Amino acid sequence: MKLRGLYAITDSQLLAGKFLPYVEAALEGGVTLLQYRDKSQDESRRLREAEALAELCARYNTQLIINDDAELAARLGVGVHLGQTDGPLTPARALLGRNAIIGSTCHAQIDLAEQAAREGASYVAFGRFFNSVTKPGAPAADIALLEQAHDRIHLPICVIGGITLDNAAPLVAHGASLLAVIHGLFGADSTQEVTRRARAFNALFASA
Ligand SMILES: Cc1ncc(COP(=O)(O)OP(=O)(O)O)c(N)n1
Ligand SMILES: Cc1nc(C(=O)O)sc1CCOP(=O)(O)O
Ligand SMILES: [Mg+2]
Repeated sequence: MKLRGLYAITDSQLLAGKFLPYVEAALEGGVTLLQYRDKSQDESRRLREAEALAELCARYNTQLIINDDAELAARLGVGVHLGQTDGPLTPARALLGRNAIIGSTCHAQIDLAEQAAREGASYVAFGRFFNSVTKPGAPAADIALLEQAHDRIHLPICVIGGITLDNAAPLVAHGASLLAVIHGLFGADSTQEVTRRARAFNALFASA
């Protein structure tokens, strides 16, 4: 499967009261990867929501990724995204199998991406590229990093952090394969606008 296009990430606060309609609206516009990101400790809600997303993704032929939680990903037979403090990649790969999509947060550090590649990551994520409403304190990355990454990392490159339709094009032009977006997609005031934004993010790849 080609990992290229829009990587939509859910946010439990932003999507409160409109979780499934907004996610479905994004899928309608085209989503390559959908990440379930819920930072709460409410295990039963997390399982319920992740199961609902797995069903929705199956209908739209979209790959589901669970943030932080390799055990939940294994339970659903889907992929996982792991940050630097979310546990090692090698056991996650052993747990999920060779075909699972496993992503790794690499901040602005190429050496972390090289290590992730050696340990079996499917893609590496760099960020944050712009000011992020969702995660303002994430370490900053800049576009020059993408050129180095392109030369040294032979995996799809995901970019994240404050990405919107107004600032995404240069990231794609500099080699980003996946645009990971929360607020720039789901911070819309209607489902129609979410679908329009998803389509517009995808169009950036068609013209690159
Ligand atoms: C695609 C993608 N990239 C980066 C992150 C951030 O992961 P992490 O550093 O573990 O932070 P949290 O998202 O867990 O707060 C991500 N989730 N997805
Ligand atoms: C979850 C996350 N990780 C980041 C990183 O840089 O690793 S930035 C970020 C937030 C992404 O949300 P938004 O698109 O609303 O800025
Ligand atoms: Mg994490």
